[in-house]
Amino acid sequence: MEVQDGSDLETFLQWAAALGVADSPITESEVSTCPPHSCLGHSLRGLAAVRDIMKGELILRVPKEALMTSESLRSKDQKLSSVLCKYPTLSPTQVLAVALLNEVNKGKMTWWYTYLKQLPRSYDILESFDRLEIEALQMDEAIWTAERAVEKSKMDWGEASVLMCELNLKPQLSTFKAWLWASATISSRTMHILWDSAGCLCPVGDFFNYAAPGEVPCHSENLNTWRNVSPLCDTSFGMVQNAEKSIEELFDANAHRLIDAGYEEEVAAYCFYARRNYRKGDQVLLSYGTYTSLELLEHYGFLLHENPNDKAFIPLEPDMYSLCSWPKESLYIHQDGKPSFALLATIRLWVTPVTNRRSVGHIAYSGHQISAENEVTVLEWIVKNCRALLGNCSTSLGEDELLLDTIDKIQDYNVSMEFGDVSRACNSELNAFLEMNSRKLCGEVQMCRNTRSIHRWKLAVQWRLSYKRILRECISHCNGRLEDLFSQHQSIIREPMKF
Ligand SMILES: C[S@@+](CC[C@H](N)C(=O)[O-])C[C@H]1O[C@@H](n2cnc3c(N)ncnc32)[C@H](O)[C@@H]1O
Repeated sequence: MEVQDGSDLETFLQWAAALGVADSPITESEVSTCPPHSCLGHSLRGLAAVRDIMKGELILRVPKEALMTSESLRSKDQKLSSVLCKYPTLSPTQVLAVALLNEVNKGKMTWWYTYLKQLPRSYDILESFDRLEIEALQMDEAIWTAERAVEKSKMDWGEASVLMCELNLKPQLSTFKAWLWASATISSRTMHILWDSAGCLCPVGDFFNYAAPGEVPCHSENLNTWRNVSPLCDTSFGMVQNAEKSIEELFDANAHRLIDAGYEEEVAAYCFYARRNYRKGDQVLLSYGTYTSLELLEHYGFLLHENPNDKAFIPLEPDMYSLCSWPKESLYIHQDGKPSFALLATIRLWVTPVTNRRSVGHIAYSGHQISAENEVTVLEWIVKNCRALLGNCSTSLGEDELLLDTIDKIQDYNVSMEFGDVSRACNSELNAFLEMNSRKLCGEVQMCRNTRSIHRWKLAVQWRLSYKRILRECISHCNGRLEDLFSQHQSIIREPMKF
């Protein structure tokens, strides 16, 4: 969490407590008669458990009045509301971005000031990457994703500009930089609500960091907590069933649902539940959904040390996509280097002579090897393509590892040092970055910009390194399988790769 100083955070937590945000299942009437000094302390302090917490326990409740939505902002601002009515084609996210900037424009006069003040000043999601940072991703797939994100953001901003002008926003709040801030705030901090696809900003609820679903056995429902995802639970069903129950009974019922978080109509609050047991002192984490590392970077601007849901996509022949009915997104290599079921099946069918495909289609679709010879061709094709992808990069895995060490040193000691041990390929990248961030200028603002850019560059290098590691794992997995096939089927002659 990025907060300016401790007193800002304290003020913010008091503000949230007065609104009924609470980490204990107390009722609204209790809150209004005796507002606590902070909304945390019963179950959480910061993001840590202050006591042992059981899976399914309610850990935070944020009442509807404390949620920032386009609707809540419009309803309290006549001018915003009437200007927005003139632009019905803007997307829900554009509307929320404009409403957010309009609120910031009010400075201390906005009711949300305490909340807005503690939001991060800048973000590292892909749409805020500059050219060099994007190029550092190296893989076409990632570069394309980042370029598309930047373009989309520029287009959204362009479309909303007239409206921001009508709202008389301060010049600095009408810039693309300000738009990026609003857009990234929405991308990385909003939570899913049924009545607005842009989601809501949820004070204190947005303090929880992410843990990937996958390690902990969980119900599929709890994968869908954050923005742009389907609802966590069928609230209408819950309403009928729970019409006569007290708040405490409802919270108890939720203990069995293994749900991270969701808006609950019955109690008119966003409720957060522990998805596993926590010991006192543990950081309490939420699952925002299932994301590859590129998606984490795109929507949230961070990477996990290990992401069990990561995937690598290798370029396929155009006719492979039309060969099977599997969607393109299912043709990938798992984080552990194993090709996905659909990828293997597709290549098995593709390497089969066209005249035989119909007769062996059912074997491929069932996920089985068609023949030892076919399997050898498939595995060799995958190895060749992974190698080609690695070979096309301007730096190797080892060079990226070394570069990351160097970036760490730059971050630790600033920029005035020698980089004798990085390779020539890395050196040109290094020089381009240092030049771009004009290392001679070290005013406070410039330093801040440098730090941010170097952090993004590091994220890009970390991302490409983890991608290359998946490809390396895949090569070694396929080579292992090839060895097995050659030893089991002596009749298959080991030939140089056909591709
Ligand atoms: C909803 S906020 C979570 C709380 C956050 N620490 C904050 O700024 O208050 C989401 C942001 O937190 C950061 N974040 C969340 N989970 C993380 C993790 N596991 N590792 C590193 N950063 C994480 C990312 O910057 C992400 O965009």
